[in-house]
Amino acid sequence: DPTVFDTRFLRKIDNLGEGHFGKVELCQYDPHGDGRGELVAVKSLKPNSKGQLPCHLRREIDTMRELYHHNIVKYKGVCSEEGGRTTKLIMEYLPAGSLKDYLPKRKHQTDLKRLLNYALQICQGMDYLGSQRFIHRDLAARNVLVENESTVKIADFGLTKSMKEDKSYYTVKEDTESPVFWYAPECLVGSKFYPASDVWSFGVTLYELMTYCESSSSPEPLLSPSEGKMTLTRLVEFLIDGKRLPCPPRCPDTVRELRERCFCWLDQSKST
Ligand SMILES: Nc1n[nH]c2ccc(-c3ccc(NS(=O)(=O)c4cccc(Cl)c4)cc3)cc12
Repeated sequence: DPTVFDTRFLRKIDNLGEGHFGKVELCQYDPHGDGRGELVAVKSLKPNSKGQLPCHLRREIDTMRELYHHNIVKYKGVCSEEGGRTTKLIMEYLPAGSLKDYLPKRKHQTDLKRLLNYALQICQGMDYLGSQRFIHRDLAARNVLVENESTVKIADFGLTKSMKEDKSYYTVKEDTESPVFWYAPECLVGSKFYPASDVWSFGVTLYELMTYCESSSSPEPLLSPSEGKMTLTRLVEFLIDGKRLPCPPRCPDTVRELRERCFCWLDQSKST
């Protein structure tokens, strides 16, 4: 079975990223031991991840193995250790990394047309995800990978949820590691996630694209009030008052209008 990877032949090469409970590593899978094995990205739980149960990674694996789209990072398989107690998710490796790694370094070679092409591909990947009744819940530039100058792929399905047949939303019980600055008000207030909640996160990701993911323009500091730390309460008040991320400099009107439509907070309580 080509989707079963033997831990004996996985060799760690570098770190690719980490969350509160998990990490993503660049590894070489070299079953022939000739140093010519393929490079893969491996997601696993951190040893101290008491809060994030293996079932969360299991759910992510079950989600990824159902997804097949040009703009979604490919699932390759799993690697189990210790009699199945620890499982690792094996994915295709994209050397250019995420938009957050790539754009700041390629600002002068990336014109508006290419940024909007990336935005279009994110939409195509998210439209497919929605057609499979999934809500991503962590769409952000750090979770969009660059395959080449004309192709990007959505990654990291660790917070992705599947809507039940008879439901148009998902109510989250545990709100571990929530990326609150990418969340719509209904997610922050009622822990309810709709497909429209991913549209809001796309609006924030579009903002990141238009600012070339420069850390000086990152959504976190900008949404924080000048006085003191932004608390969840202050963020909710800020958004419910109709305040939004500032429009990026030199943002075309068409993108500005698209942004506003993404941040149009449909009061979901009226529509359910
Ligand atoms: N360069 C790559 N090729 N294939 C990949 C698969 C996933 C990733 C990846 C995807 C997402 C992140 N984002 S992240 O913020 O580092 C992250 C958030 C939550 C949980 C984890 Cl373990 C990591 C970091 C790395 C990178 C590559």
